[in-house]
Amino acid sequence: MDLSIHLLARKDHGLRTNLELVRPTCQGLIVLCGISVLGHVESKAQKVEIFSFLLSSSRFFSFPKSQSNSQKKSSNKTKPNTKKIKTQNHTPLFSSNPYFKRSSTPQKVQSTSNSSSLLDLKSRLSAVKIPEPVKPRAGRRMSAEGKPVITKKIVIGDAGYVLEDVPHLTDYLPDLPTYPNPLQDHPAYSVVKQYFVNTDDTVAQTIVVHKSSPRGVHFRRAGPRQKAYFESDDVTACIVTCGGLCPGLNTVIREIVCGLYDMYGVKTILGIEGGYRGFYARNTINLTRKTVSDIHKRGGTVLGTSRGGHDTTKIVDSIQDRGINQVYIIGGDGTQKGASVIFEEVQRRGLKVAVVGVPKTIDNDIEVIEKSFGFDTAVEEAQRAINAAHVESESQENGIGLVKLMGRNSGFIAMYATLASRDVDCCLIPESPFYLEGKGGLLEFIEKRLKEHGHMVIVVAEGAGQDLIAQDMRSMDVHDASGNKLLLDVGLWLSQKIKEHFVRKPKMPINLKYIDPTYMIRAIPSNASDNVYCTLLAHSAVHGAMAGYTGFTVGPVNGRHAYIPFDRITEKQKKVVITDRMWARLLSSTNQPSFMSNKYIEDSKKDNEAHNGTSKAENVSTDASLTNGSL
Ligand SMILES: Nc1ncnc2c1ncn2[C@@H]1O[C@H](COP(=O)(O)OP(=O)(O)OP(=O)(O)O)[C@@H](O)[C@H]1O
Ligand SMILES: O=P(O)(O)OC[C@H]1O[C@](O)(CO)[C@@H](O)[C@@H]1O
Ligand SMILES: [Mg+2]
Repeated sequence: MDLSIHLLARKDHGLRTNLELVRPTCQGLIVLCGISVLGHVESKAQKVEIFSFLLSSSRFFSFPKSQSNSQKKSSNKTKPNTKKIKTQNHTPLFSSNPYFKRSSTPQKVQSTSNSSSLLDLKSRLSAVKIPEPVKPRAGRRMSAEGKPVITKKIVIGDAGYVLEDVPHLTDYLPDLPTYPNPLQDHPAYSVVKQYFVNTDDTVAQTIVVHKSSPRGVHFRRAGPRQKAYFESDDVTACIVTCGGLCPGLNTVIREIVCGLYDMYGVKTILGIEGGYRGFYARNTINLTRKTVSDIHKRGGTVLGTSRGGHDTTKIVDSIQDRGINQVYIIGGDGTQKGASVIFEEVQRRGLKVAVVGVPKTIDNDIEVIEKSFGFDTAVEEAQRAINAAHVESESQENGIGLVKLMGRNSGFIAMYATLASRDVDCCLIPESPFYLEGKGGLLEFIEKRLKEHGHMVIVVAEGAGQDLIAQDMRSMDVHDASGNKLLLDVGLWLSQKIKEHFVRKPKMPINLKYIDPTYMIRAIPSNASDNVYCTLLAHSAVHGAMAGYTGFTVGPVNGRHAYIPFDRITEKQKKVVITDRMWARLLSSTNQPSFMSNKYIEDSKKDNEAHNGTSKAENVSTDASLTNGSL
């Protein structure tokens, strides 16, 4: 037979597979280009067609699984590029098959000219299970202007596999040209084996499973792709920081700038000053490698930040007017909600603009991601305050050191700082209600602990006990410019209550020192481990935008960076699960009572099970996050 077979696949977004029988080659030979693309073929019928074609042939040759052939063909919209295209080592469908060995040069692997080896091959191929095609369920609706608006992209696969995918520019701009990723020629990166992420790689949200567990929810793996949807010279990127401060903000800014510049040669990067309102109320500043070179050594954000001021129309007008086509938005849950509506508006207007969220919260209260930047730094810095409280309390009879830490709705900083320190006698967080008076109350516990040890340290998260304070003080419900409820100072209130209690016990005078290091902790630069984390986060964000993904937040899921749809990040806040093991560890380390009734604990367990979709009998934690204590 006088044929060559050429398989083309484009899997990134909407698979397009062509089976072409193209030019004649040597008599009796089949030149199989990029055998790994078989793994990209979704249609069972096409797979069977390809297999039959191979089996009916007499000889096999393995060619390098070079992108060059498939990319050149599949991307006929790709601008001509004279540069060498780097090979991507896709994991071949038949990686264990000796007939399809990897090789850097065209290489004859094995002749199957006799019938026994042909049969052998046949049996090998028939043993390969062809996966059932995945069924995409992209929620697509039309905008008022008749433009497609992607709502949710969910792909259901075998064995309960679910991919919660993120939007791509081609979802609403299908004819975009592509460009080879400049990283393939980068002296540092081009040597990395399998540097590009396989477009099909996904990251599992749940890693603790048992044999009958469904495979569960997955997110698209972050990282560089072979094809870029932006040409470096055409990129005008902008960066904005919103919400409260957090250690590491400057590191993320720096690494987005350096990542864009160093990896992709992007030179036009604008800083939006003062949060969302800076888009329409301020001039932009130019960010260069030089201007950001040592900002990671400083706390805060060089761009400034703010709460409130999110005006979607004005923001997107500004994006459009300034010719911005990549928007990097760094902020917490409120900021990500704002980024989501900016993305929707960008999409409604049909703009080629990638909208990328970078999650920031010192409180570590963002869902799905295992940890947010600045959290490690905050826990580390909190040790200084706890140490001071311990030294003060130890040096006086009935000394009490009270430390308030941040944590508006989630007590992660307080929990981790307490666990790290081991000097803390009691930790109070918003998720675990407590009461002061009477049997089993906080005041009774303080009295007991002072009698036993002569001193004690209490750590309280700022959001703890807010209901109690509100009842006590009949305070007004006041909100900040973003609509967040302004908290009452639990530290001052608790100090007052403890003092009042012991005034009624003249035989037991106390010495209470209240330390509020909250803003001192928030304003410091990030520590070494957060710096590395911020770098990876920024680079993942840049790779995602350059690859044309949009409308996503980037973050680590089970140790791998992933692109997560905005709605998964914003639908609810991450909380300490008080029925989880980490909180049990804390209770055992401080030896404090839980201050909760059994009924409350049972109700919390039920809520948690209903939320996670697991039953006690299954004993499987669906919470992937280490910070929630699933270890
Ligand atoms: N639902 C929303 N829709 C659009 N914009 C929002 C929304 N919620 C908040 N924002 C905007 O996001 C920005 C930051 O929000 P917010 O002040 O709540 O901080 P955050 O991002 O949650 O960070 P943190 O709470 O960790 O300090 C503000 O400019 C606010 O106007
Ligand atoms: O006083 P600000 O700047 O509004 O921020 C306070 C809040 O910000 C946070 O640090 C979250 O960013 C919370 O812990 C805290 O309640
Ligand atoms: Mg917030």
